[in-house]
Amino acid sequence: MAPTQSSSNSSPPLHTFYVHGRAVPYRLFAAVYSSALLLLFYLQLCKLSNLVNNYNSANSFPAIFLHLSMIFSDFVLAFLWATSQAFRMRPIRRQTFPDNLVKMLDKSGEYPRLDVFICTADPYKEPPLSVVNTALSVMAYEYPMDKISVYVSDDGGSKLTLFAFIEAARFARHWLPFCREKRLVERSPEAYFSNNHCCSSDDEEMKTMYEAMKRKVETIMKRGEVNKEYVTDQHGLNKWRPGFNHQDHPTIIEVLLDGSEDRDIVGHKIPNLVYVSREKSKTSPHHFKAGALNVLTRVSATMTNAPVILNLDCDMYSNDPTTPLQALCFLSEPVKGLELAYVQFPQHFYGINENDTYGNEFKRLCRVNPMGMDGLQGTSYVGTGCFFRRRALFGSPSSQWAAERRELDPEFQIMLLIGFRYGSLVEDYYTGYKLQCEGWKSVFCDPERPAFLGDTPINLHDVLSQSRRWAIGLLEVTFSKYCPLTYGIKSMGILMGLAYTHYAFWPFWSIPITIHAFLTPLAFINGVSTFPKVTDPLFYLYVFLFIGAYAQDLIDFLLTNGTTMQWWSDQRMWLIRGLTSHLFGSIDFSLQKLVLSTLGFNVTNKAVENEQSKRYEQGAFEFGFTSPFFVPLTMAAIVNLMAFVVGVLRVVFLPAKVEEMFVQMFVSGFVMVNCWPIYEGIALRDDKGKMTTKTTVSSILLVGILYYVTYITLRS
Ligand SMILES: O=c1ccn([C@@H]2O[C@H](COP(=O)(O)OP(=O)(O)O[C@H]3O[C@H](CO)[C@@H](O)[C@H](O)[C@H]3O)[C@@H](O)[C@H]2O)c(=O)[nH]1
Ligand SMILES: [Mn+2]
Repeated sequence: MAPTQSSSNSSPPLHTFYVHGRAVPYRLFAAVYSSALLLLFYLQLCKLSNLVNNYNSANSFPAIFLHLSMIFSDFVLAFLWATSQAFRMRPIRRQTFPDNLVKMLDKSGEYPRLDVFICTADPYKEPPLSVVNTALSVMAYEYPMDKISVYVSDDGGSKLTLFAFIEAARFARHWLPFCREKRLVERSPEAYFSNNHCCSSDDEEMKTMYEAMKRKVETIMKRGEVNKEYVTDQHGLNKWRPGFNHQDHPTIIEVLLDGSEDRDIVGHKIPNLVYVSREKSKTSPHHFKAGALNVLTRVSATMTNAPVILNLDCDMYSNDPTTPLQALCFLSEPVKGLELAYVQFPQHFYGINENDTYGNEFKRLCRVNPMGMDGLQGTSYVGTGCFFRRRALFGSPSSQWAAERRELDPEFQIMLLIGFRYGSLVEDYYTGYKLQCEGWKSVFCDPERPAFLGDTPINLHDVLSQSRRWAIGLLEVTFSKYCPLTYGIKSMGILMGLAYTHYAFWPFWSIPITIHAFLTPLAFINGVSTFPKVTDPLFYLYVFLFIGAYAQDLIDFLLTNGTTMQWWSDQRMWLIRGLTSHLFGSIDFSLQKLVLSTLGFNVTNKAVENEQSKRYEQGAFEFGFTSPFFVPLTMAAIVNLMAFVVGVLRVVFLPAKVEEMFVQMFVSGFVMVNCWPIYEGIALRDDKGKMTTKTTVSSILLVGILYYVTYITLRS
């Protein structure tokens, strides 16, 4: 399709977009698939009424219950499929023209100020050296130095982090001119030096300097304490008095580089660098990352008050120095851009193994779906790599009052519930959602070269804990008065509402997945088959629905530079999450509601053990310690193996008809192929990452109990 120019006036365009060619076939397919779903429910209901009308000992209550479970599971799948269609109706792709922007800005001389917020929360899970690298990479942006300010929020309240930043401030005076003179593309020193750019003597010299800083920081990390001689009155290291801990301490704000006075080693201007550790007290909630971001919003308003804010997780370093210009192609658009709240760049991760064992790339979440939302009212906010218009944090696009005055008043922010929204552990999703409900638009900017690269957990337990936290956060929104299914559709229209609904109901995947991993195979073992026979018309419908959904998912994946093996891992992780994170997250959420407690934000671990990362490189699953997540996985592997074996035995030894067994044996076989790493982990591996005996034994016992329960209920 021909690109659509979005700037209508005569000045050269700053950006364009085109609608993906796949939109039309996707819409047609959606129509066919919906008809098939309607037919499915019609046939299912006929079957149900048949069962009820012929209620007798063979068609007793358990059979009806099983059939109802099947219908319910199909309903959840159909619902999630229907909501996901919002992403497929109008996917678009954008392009920016930063050169045109530079010409425009050079003429006017008005580069807007940029405040960068970087959040960190725990020096041991988030090594300060990596936070420092993130900060250095953005301080070195290809942008007027005096317009950039970097604010670091330390929720860990750690002297070690402040110390690392004091060192970073010193190093920045050398690093920034070095990047500029050499026109580097990689401006995180760690990334630059680990990619072996070492040939010239300048490189050598800079590397030595970087290594020295690194050693110094790592030494104090190992000691867990800053050496006495470093604790001078300068830079606030002496503010850590006895009794100071990360849950209870006064505010610390340290200006480590002051752009109005400080200069780099060649006398050039340098960005502001500010360390902030907000006040904490055990008695008042601090609202995790959203709280931290709101503190930075207020602190920066009093210091620099830039109209554009970039926020970054501590591990998301810049991989392209021209990123602010790309974002400004949208944000500085003279006429149309005003209701634009944010420009979201996708999350890209480094260090993912060849087949992406744990589906860490989140291709659907990070790349495919955002293109779809971008073609509607704009993509959701994902917490990092996002350029905000500051104004958007202070009310709807149509509200008139001057944000600059009143934003200084913290009470005012709380009163209007504005800024980064509280009340969900996925503050990013919730904030973007609320902004879009107010009428704000957003843009998804996905340049060829990833703008940011971040860290991702490479240990199965960490991966699942992270999505369990997301599941809880999403349910907090689903079961609030702002549920996207009602409030969202009302505020944004059907398609945007459905897109947000799809995420809100993400944990609901666990329902069909759990039913098919446990209930149907256990019923089958006990002689009750819930799936249609091969001769039943329902069978052909299931085949179409299954292949249709899987094939379209695969196509989306391949069209976004994925490989078939990566897609396979991704669908496996979808099953695994269904049985673990979503299930546990839903239980946690329900308990939280019942006992009125609140759940914490368990920060994702970014420090990795060597041996573990070797196993990850080789693509082996990490089961090596006792985690409750591994129990349902192992149980599903055992139950489906049992069902499959029982099916084979029946076909061989009993006059059982294959056509009656086929679907269940296929489903169990499919689960087993997905469970291969689990069988390996139980029986075939000998390294530290294998399944623990405790997990295996408790899973076997629990399967025994489950079998006994279903035996009693189904055979009676
Ligand atoms: O009390 C807290 C907890 C976390 N963080 C910071 O929040 C960021 C994200 O935390 P992380 O543990 O890395 O969570 P992830 O699940 O990996 O992060 C994803 O999910 C989060 C919640 O949806 C989003 O905020 C993130 O941007 C998104 O990358 C990190 O920089 C943390 O330092 C804080 O500042 N204060
Ligand atoms: Mn993270």
